[in-house]
Amino acid sequence: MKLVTLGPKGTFSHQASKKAHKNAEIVFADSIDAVFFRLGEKEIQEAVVPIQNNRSGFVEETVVNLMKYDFSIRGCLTEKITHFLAGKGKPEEAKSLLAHPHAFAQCKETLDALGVHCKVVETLSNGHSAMQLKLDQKGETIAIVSPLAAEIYKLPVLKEHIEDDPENATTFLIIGKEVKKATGNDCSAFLIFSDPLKAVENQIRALAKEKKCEVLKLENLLLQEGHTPLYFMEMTGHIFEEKVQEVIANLKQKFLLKHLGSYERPNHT
Ligand SMILES: O=C(O)C(=O)C[C@]1(C(=O)O)C=C[C@@H](O)C=C1
Repeated sequence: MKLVTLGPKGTFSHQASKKAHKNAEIVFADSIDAVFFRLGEKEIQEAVVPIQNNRSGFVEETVVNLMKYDFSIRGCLTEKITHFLAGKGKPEEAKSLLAHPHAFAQCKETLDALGVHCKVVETLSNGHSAMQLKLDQKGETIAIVSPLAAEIYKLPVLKEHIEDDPENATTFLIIGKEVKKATGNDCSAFLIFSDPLKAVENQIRALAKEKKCEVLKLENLLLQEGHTPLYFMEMTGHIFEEKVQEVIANLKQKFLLKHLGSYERPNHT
């Protein structure tokens, strides 16, 4: 089986992919957009993408692509995320910092305390940050990298565990082309297009409860300008179950929604 994820080698997505499918052949794409695009290829069966970090929030690129494509979420896994600061010399004397925007948001306070106030150069992934640091000849650049990337690219580590929150964790989605079979302990995910309003949330919860479904997650997403405001919802039950179909029918009378997949309920919910 062939799986596509965010590359190059050494990203957290790479790490999560190895956990998701021990024996899969992993291929790498340069961006999350490219991961979704490549999942359209016949010989690739699944993709692994980050969806949400407990500190830096939803990964917008993933949500926008879930909206755009008709793929199906087949599972999810949550990984503890720890970041390393790599490079040569003193962190406070560096001229630039290579960082993925989510990684930067997760380490901001620690970097501040370390005296790192230089220019931030945004990269497409932690793997890209590691690779670009490897090419730096002058030794004036530092980078936030994953422990796996530090090992693969043999980078000098200036400081380990620079994430602000020791409980830092990211949830990754396993995405495929067809709806997964029911296991008997499933949940279903949806995007519900609506303004973020308490009344809307109460309405969604009430419609689910009416059919004995439990809302596991209901979070509004503030995407960049130009996008309709929306909710990410996770609810107990599989799309093939009648009660779920009934909730969907009732929700559809009030909202525009998109079913994203039905999969085994994660342990933490
Ligand atoms: O850059 C990586 O290593 C990724 O897999 C991406 C990503 C993300 O987009 O959230 C994954 C986990 C961490 O939260 C930081 C970065």
